[in-house]
Amino acid sequence: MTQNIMLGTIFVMRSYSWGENEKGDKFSLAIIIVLVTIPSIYIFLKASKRLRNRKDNLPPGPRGLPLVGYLPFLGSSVHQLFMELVQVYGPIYKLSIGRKLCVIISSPSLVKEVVRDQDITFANRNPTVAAFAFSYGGNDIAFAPYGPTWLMLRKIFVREMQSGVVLEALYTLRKNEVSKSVSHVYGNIGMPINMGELAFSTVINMISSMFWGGTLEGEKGSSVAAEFRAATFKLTKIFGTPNVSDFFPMLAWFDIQGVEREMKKVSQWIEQIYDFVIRERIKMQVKKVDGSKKDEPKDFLQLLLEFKEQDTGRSISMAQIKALLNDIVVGGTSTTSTMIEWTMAELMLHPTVMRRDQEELAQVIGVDNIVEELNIHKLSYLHAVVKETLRMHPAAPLLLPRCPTKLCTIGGYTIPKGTKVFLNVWAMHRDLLFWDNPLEFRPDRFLDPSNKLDYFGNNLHYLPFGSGRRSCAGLQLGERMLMYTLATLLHMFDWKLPSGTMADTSEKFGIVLEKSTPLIAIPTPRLHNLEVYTYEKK
Ligand code: HEM
Repeated sequence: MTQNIMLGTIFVMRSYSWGENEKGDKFSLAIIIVLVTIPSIYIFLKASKRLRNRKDNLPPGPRGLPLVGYLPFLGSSVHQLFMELVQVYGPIYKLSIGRKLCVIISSPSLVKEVVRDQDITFANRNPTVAAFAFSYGGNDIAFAPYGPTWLMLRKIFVREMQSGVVLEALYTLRKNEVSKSVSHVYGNIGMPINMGELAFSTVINMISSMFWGGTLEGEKGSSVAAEFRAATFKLTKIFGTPNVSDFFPMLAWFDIQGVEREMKKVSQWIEQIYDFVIRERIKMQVKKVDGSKKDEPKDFLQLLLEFKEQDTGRSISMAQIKALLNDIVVGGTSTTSTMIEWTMAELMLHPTVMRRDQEELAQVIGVDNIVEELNIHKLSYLHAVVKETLRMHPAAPLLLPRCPTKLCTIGGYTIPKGTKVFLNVWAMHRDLLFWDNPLEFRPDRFLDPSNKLDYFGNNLHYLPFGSGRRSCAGLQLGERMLMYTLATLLHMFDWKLPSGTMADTSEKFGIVLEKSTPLIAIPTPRLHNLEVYTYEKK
């Protein structure tokens, strides 16, 4: 390298002297200087970077192109590519995406170093531009930096909003929304139904109903719910759009794709809905003081507003309330609804598994009863089916990236501060070391009593909800909504594919791993008592 620079310098000096002798040739001299100096500087920087890498002992990894790194080679199935690279570089490797250094970890023992041994160092995120905008600048749980404020918000979210008592109290609201979906399906008997759309609207309706309960009723309630559904659909789409500003932070200011602008616009739209509902809620509370409204369970909005007024060191701001509501919308809607669609797709492909599920439902629930959430825990086969679906199609195949707050070491390699660290759950869920025939859909593997795999992230080769301090904060609610909706759809209807079509399981990579083609299925009623198909407000 030094040799290169010296040669370059001599060449430049010689060219300069020619320039002195040949009058008026300053222009070509400048060109020669540029031609020699730029490659020399480039070679020097490259070589010193390689030297630094060797000294810093960064993990191995594929070389990318100057400036853009590995970005042009990512393709559309990033999770599959990341698994293929494990075969070449091993369970920990690095690559640059644009200007971002990323490290991909694909073995439970290395994951342990991240989520257990150095959990606090890795308990930070590196929010994307869109995430920063919708979370009111990281005022939420998913993107707030690790610290006392994040801890307080997470405790409120997990312990106060998703305690067994609160979720029980809000069950009627979830039940009403699932019954409305059943009624809708019943109204379309024999017709093709887009299962992803059905799942999305059921879940977002459950969520908005738990947000503000009976604050808005009748026509006003339905029109605000429809607007909220449209706005959250847009929010989740923008959130999942790959954004050049995230890979080239120096370009963020230009917002080339307009993602930040769009996200701010839709966040304002949602904020207006929140403000409207909060005003209605305050009016309602005034009425309640007059004794004119009966007592209702506290919905999420009420619980959060009470924390706002608290004087106990747990007081939260209005921005934090709205950011938490956004977390539920973004974190809870497409994850849960996509998992409903994936499970139904696997069941359509495996009719014997679907039959066994329905037999279990008939036995546990009864052929003329509707599913109640409190009976869900008795459905051990359906639990196994959902666990297997989450193994094969984890909603977040690389979890949400972590970001170390200081230079640290994983597997003996140096991980610089600020690196984006991906935990490659998709690859671990297919690792032959831990799973027999990992590419086969076999729910029975989760029935084996010796196989105590749960959702809490204790078994580091099975992490559909993540692990450690930053594991899914909505697990309690997510699991309830997923199981209850699925159990109801399977118990109340038989499903078949439109003739001439086949269910497939090709995946579309994104912030949530979706099906690449929508699942379309045709329902017929299963229960004898047809009255249970008509929605009645509970
Ligand atoms: C089947 C449904 C769901 C799945 C599969 C799922 C999965 C995940 C995963 C994999 C993570 C990242 C964990 C990590 O980095 O270790 C996560 C984070 C998160 N999830 Fe979920 N989730 C689901 C439902 C929900 C629901 C219903 C909510 C809200 C009520 C929610 C709220 C969150 C939040 C706030 C975080 C960020 C936690 C933090 O950074 O501290 N999720 N989820």
